[in-house]
Amino acid sequence: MNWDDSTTGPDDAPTAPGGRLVGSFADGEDQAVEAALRPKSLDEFVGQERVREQLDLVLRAARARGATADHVLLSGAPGLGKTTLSMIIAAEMQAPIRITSGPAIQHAGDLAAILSSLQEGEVLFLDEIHRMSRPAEEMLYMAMEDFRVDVIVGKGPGATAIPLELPPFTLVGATTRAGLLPPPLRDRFGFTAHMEFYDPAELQRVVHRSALLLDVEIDTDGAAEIAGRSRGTPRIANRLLRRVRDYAQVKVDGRITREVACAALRVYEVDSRGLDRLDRAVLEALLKLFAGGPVGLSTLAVAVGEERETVEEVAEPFLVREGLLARTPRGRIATPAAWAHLGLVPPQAAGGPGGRAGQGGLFGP
Ligand SMILES: Nc1ncnc2c1ncn2[C@@H]1O[C@H](COP(=O)(O)OP(=O)(O)OP(=O)(O)O)[C@@H](O)[C@H]1O
Ligand SMILES: [Mg+2]
Repeated sequence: MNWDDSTTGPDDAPTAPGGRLVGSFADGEDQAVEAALRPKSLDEFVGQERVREQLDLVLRAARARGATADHVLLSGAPGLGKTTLSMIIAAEMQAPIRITSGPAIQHAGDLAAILSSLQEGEVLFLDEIHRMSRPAEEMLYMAMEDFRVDVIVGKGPGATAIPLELPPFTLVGATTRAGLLPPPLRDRFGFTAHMEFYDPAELQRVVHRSALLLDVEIDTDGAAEIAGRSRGTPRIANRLLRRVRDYAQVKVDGRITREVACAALRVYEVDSRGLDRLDRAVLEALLKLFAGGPVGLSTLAVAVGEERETVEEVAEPFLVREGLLARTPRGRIATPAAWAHLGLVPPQAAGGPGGRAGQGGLFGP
């Protein structure tokens, strides 16, 4: 492939930062299909063995006691299954679920209204719990611990607190930033599940499962290829599957094999490790223009024609996680794996900056 083309594509290319094919946040299309693809029970939920086993015990024990399950905190990166798991918790407890989110609760009164309308045993799912306002958070402490809230009536010196008993309920909180939760809130959860990125074998099962639900024919190698490019994230696996399905329907007979998956993902510029155009542009600049670094973030951002924040928050986290780039006090540096991935030879080895090594099969066969 022509390397220069890969860094100067049109801004509306499918991998532009706004609607990145390998972005982990849900876009509009994801939201529409995710409901259909969500596992409905713990048995159907792929991977996360430890979390599943622990949660199974918590829920079984509560059921055996005829009690409401303890509050559960789910933490983990976007797209790993927190919302899915909250719905499974409700289903396993045969309880209704109420869904809201931290940013939706502006005032303590909003939370009081929700809490006071809960039924006994109901699951209250509070997404992005780290983004709740302080007063609401304090009300939640009491509600979680004592199943009680103080509703403030009136203003100024005449204001009075009227205690309100709540039925027992299960709070399921979800956060992508567990570190941002105040310890008093974290401590009030009876069980905390930390969700890890999925390994390729697990993602392959996710792909097969989704293909079945979407009525797409796919073989083992095709599923493995998509899984390997999904950055450890089921949401991305499902999204890549849909794009590969489009390709398979238009270009071949609809059946997804490894060859079809590779050809499709080449079109979408998602390479064999799941890097997209932006990720590779950052790596390429680092290797070719700065001989692998160290180079400052601002300089690197100018070199790829992106904002500092885009490079730092959109591209770098995955590159760091993959061991391709390191952030050091002196600047960004590329690891040997980065040179290998782009099929380039480090200057010392090549006797000059960024020599080209043999064939780098970046997008697979
Ligand atoms: N363990 C799993 N097995 C099968 N599919 C999964 C699994 N985890 C997640 N998914 C699928 O991935 C998609 C995203 O999952 P979900 O919405 O639960 O993620 P999330 O952690 O809530 O993300 P966010 O932080 O953005 O809210 C869903 O379509 C779901 O079906
Ligand atoms: Mg969610």
